Amino acid sequence: MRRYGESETIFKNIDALSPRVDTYRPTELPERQDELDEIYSALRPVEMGGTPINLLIYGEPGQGKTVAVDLETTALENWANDTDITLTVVKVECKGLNKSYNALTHLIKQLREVRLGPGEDLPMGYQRKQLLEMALQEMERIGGTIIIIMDEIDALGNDDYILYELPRATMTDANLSVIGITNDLTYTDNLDSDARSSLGEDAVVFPPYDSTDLRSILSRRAVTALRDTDFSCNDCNSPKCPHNVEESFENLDSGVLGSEVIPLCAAFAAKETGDARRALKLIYRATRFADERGETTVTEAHVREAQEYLEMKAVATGVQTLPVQKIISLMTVTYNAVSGTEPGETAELYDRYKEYCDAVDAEPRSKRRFRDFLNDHEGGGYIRKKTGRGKGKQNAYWLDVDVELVLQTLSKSDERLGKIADSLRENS
Ligand SMILES: Nc1ncnc2c1ncn2[C@@H]1O[C@H](COP(=O)(O)OP(=O)(O)OP(=O)(O)O)[C@@H](O)[C@H]1O
Repeated sequence: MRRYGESETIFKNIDALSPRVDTYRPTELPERQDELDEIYSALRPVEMGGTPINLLIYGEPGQGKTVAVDLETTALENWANDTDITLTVVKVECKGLNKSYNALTHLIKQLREVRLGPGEDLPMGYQRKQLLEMALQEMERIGGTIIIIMDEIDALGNDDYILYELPRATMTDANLSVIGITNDLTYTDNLDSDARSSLGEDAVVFPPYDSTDLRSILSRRAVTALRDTDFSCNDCNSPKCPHNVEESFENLDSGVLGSEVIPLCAAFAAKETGDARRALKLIYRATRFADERGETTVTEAHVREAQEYLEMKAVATGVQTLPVQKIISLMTVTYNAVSGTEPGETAELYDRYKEYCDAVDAEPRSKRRFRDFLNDHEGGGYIRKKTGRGKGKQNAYWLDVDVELVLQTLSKSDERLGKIADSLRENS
């Protein structure tokens, strides 16, 4: 029988392999030195008593954008704490906020909490312009230099009011700079041109990690996380090695990780967009599988098992608990995956949605509501979206999980929906 505290473990600091930014924050990002230097250059005016430069940061998911901004702003805050500079950094997570209005209410709440401590409510019942004025007043009260980090700004869609107004706001007692982060590379193309030029005063692009980058990232994290794992010099075996050992996969020496584990995790993650989060999820799950079974080495088999497990878990747990309307909307995107016609545009998907609703006697919801369903699926990680911006351009969606897994799970849903899933399966 298992008991807490009695098992042997291969971990010395399990959190160092966690993909969550709030569980573990790396202290260095050598693969992002150029991008860190660019962020530093935009923040540097603070050192001289000036206003930091507004910054737009973009790159695919899992490229270290959030952690890079966090590292640089924290370094600046530490320096400001040791000097006479008043510096405040506030972060607004735009995901789920959808509109400038909501982003402003969250910003005001946070600014008030800087002055008054935690527990402030979101302001309610004001117009957008009033909210902007309230936010600026709060900043004047705080004073000094204020940096507002707005993560995932693409979640605001076409409503760029806050991105237009904030970067150009002038105040008497405060210097303001906005850092916008997005993983939609086309986002700025359709921003109002004034918003684009004031927010993107400087722009930093995070190109996708390649598999060598991912191998180094995983190697460094493994050295911190696992026992009997370190970088060692290939040129000499001296414990007092005079060489400056590069922290690369080639120099990794681990009694815990099979030699194929890191390359395989990196290869799975590099296949799409070189997503470091995905690579970390894989190695974290694979090492936990080995450790929980009392095994002392992690192998390729654990990684393959982790890959299947993560996909299955994401799909099965999520899809099984979806309400009928959302299952039907997911089926429309699944159809395109089965028929090899991805991505599907909103209008085409909506027509199919109405057909499916008809087939299962469900009342079709409005196109707008249908779009909300698709956006929720994107939030849940089942599908991906390319936002169509500009006149007449539609959003396009495609499945982001294994189609066979979706079909298997959908087959087990309600009988009539299951029949549709089965017929899709026959055609896959
Ligand atoms: N160079 C790196 N070294 C070590 N860990 C890294 C590196 N780059 C990213 N990570 C890790 O990968 C995960 C994802 O990073 P982060 O959240 O910063 O990516 P992002 O580009 O902001 O992604 P998204 O756009 O999806 O929010 C985090 O756990 C982070 O610590």
